[in-house]
Amino acid sequence: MTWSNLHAKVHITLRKRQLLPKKERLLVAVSGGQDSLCLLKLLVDLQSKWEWELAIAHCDHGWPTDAGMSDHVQQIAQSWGIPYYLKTAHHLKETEAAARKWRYQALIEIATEQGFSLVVTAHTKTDRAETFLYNLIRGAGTDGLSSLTWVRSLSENIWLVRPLLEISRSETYQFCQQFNLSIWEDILNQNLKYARNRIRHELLPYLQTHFNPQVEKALIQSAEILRSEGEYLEETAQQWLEKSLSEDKIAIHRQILRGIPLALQRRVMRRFLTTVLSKAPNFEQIEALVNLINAPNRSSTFSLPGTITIEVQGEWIRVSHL
Ligand SMILES: Nc1ncnc2c1ncn2[C@@H]1O[C@H](COP(=O)(O)OP(=O)(O)OP(=O)(O)O)[C@@H](O)[C@H]1O
Repeated sequence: MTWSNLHAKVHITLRKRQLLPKKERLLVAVSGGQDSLCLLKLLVDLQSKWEWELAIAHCDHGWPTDAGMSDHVQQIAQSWGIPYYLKTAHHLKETEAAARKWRYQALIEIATEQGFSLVVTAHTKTDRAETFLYNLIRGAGTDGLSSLTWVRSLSENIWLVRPLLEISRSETYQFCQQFNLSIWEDILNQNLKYARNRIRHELLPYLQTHFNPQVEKALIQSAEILRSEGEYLEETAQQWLEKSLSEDKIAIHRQILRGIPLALQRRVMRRFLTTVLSKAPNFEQIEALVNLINAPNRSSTFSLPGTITIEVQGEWIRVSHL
């Protein structure tokens, strides 16, 4: 086997960050594009050192534009002797958001059915910069901007691991050329109807040319700073939430939160609302709750989806279900 710089780089990252433990069973998410083929080849080549058991998961959106893609990945799996698991969508809406949501669900299903606790994707450093811009435009806070971390949970006992976050897309392309990997050219990646593609093909090159040739590096640096600050704020917010929460966990004490900075008030309220709504609240809902911290007694009430009402009762902000 030829050992390249990328093999060494990824091997060191895996060792330093302990991302994929020895002898683990890994479900590799392979779309057939340059990034995931590069990831697959790297893991196959490093397998003897780490003694992993590898399998491939592929998600077929069932769109006409995807025709042939799953067969291509299956052929690679066959010729490399790797187990292959496929999920195919039926009547999936042709939008980025629908595809993304369905894909993660499909990956969780394959992992659950086949007993994998680690799913590995080929997100790169370039994806990280693109995600930063994408989320910035959509009004994300610190957490959204610092997303695409090395590991995140997909479900209670399934983890998503991204070992290529220090590798750029041009490096994965060169690697595929060097090892003659047959990349599936996804025509959807060229379609400028999708915001992600406009960021990749238009916005980032524009920023590189007109603002900062190192813009990718700069965005990743910001994401990294925000990630560590976000972690600190989240931990602190959790402590304030625990201090201010009633025993039955449906009310929060206003006085305790009055003296803390707005950044923390927002995070405490976001955490509180997440448990009440069983999903992430939006910015307006969080702000409405923050405003109740200083509202006069009994002056304020507001309703949330699912017949939930939140009102001020003396020093408490209380949730009630109608
Ligand atoms: N059709 C697919 N089948 C299996 N795995 C896929 C498929 N599409 C993407 N992946 C995996 O997900 C990784 C990220 O791909 P992509 O950036 O297109 O997905 P995304 O879901 O939009 O990512 P993000 O989580 O950043 O929004 C790929 O490198 C690959 O590992």
